[in-house]
Amino acid sequence: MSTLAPLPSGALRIWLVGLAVYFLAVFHRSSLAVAGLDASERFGISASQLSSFVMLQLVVYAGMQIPVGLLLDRFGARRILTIGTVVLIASQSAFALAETYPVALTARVFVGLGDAMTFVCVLRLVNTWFPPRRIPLVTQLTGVTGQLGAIVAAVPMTWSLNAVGWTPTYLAAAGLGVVLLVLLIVVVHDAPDQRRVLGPRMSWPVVRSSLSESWRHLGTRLGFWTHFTTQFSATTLGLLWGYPFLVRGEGRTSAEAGVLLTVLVVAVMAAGPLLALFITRHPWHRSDLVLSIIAAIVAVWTVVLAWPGPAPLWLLVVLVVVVGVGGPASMIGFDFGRSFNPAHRLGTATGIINQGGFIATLLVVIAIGAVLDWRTPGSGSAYPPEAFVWAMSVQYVLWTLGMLQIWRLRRRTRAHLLAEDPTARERMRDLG
Ligand SMILES: N[C@@H](Cc1c[nH]cn1)C(=O)NCC(=O)O
Repeated sequence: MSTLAPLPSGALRIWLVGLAVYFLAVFHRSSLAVAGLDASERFGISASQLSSFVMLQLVVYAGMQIPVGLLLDRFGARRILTIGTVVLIASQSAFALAETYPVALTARVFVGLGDAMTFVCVLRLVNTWFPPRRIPLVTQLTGVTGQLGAIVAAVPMTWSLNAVGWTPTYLAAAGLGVVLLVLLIVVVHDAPDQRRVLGPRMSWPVVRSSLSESWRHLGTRLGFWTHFTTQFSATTLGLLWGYPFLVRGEGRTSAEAGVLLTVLVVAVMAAGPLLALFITRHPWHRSDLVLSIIAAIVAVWTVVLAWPGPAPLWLLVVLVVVVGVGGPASMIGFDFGRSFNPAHRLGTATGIINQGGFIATLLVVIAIGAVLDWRTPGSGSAYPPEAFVWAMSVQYVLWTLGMLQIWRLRRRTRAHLLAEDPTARERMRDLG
């Protein structure tokens, strides 16, 4: 059995600062979830204008992943994380002071931009500062802590909005970033022996070759499709459609829907470390685990959607737990990227992979809305339960596409590894 390599001095400190910045980014990302009514009143906007805040933020986040990955490979995590934090502070302050819908919408675009710069940088710090055997666990703990940012946003934001109102609440949230910015500048170094690590200068040929080389790696594509297929069901429920589906589609009370969505988050957090343990011990079987988790998600959704009438509570609990496991399963995508890409291109690869789940979520969120409108008589939002069966079924299209791609790419990856080294399977097990 191999022993764990010691951590370079400062690794834990640097990770904790990066983690705090990512936590804050998710806090900002989710801070509107409990402020919907206040936002509607302040800007005089409708429900669909309100949801465009979420959509736009997602579009910017997903769209920025590749540019941010390229910038990360060029300028290093320390610089990009610092710029991301400054953008978050400035945009949340602008959001705090905004009095019209267009100004608020522009501010949220920049919140999405700052947010897009944090996660991939923290993963780069993890990959640089931690020995390979610890990376899966630290990566999962990073993802799980981010999810905590979403929950933690709810209580203080609700209290503060009621107690002191919109502008002081959002200004205080922006102020938290200033403390982290100072810590970031003082503590974070790109690598154990270097404060800053710079990659090759950016030019079109360099960018083109970095992107095409990254995409050519089977591990990047396997990572992209893993991220794409595993996380969208949980994110779609958590972000927008979980509550209406459980209340209108399954006839649950608001309180029951709230508890079920909390169980989903608990499942996300509990599963992360367990999945990390498995993939550290059995790296060859990472794709088996991914495919099994997707198959379980598809199976439980099928039982729920086929159930005559509303599904019983126990079945909905099983649904949110299994769907929740898909969140941390998406992090295995980054592990594929790390295993098969050289360090100097890891930022680009991570950016490509991280787009997957967010593109899938956007497609599903939009498609569910469209199908609900199509299957609902009249023009209101009194969606009947049958409309939800149709709407939630759009997920099968993405699951099928994703599973086929993962199946195909993992066969090619395994064949490639075994052709390079017939003992690859045993060697990986020993590394684990
Ligand atoms: N897959 C998510 C994170 C996650 C971890 N556990 C459950 N979800 C992800 O890709 N996050 C990126 C981000 O910026 O939050």
